[in-house]
Amino acid sequence: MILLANKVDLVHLRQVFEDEGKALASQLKIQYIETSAKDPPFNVDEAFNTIVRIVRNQPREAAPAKEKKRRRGAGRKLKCELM
Ligand SMILES: Nc1nc2c(ncn2[C@@H]2O[C@H](COP(=O)(O)OP(=O)(O)OP(=O)(O)O)[C@@H](O)[C@H]2O)c(=O)[nH]1
Repeated sequence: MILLANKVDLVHLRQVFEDEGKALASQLKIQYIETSAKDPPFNVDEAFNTIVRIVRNQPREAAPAKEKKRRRGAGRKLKCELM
């Protein structure tokens, strides 16, 4: 998870200061990124790269025990059918 503040080019409409965003992100132990999707974009690539990095660093979910059992069972069944 990241905290992403978009539309930072709209400076006059800003309602949350950068320090407030950073403080919340720090409290949540997540990264904070400010972006603007308006041309020229600001930090958009960096935001996507960060998200991809976070997803790729997620530990793989262990297969549920039931699923493992079924797969092992399926293998044995196949062996029996061949005989
Ligand atoms: N100035 C500016 N406009 C943006 C930015 N990102 C999106 N917009 C504009 O905001 C409008 C809504 O954008 P959407 O991508 O549809 O976002 P949404 O979540 O559906 O709507 P919002 O509640 O406005 O964010 C569009 O007109 C976009 O062009 C930005 O970083 N800066």
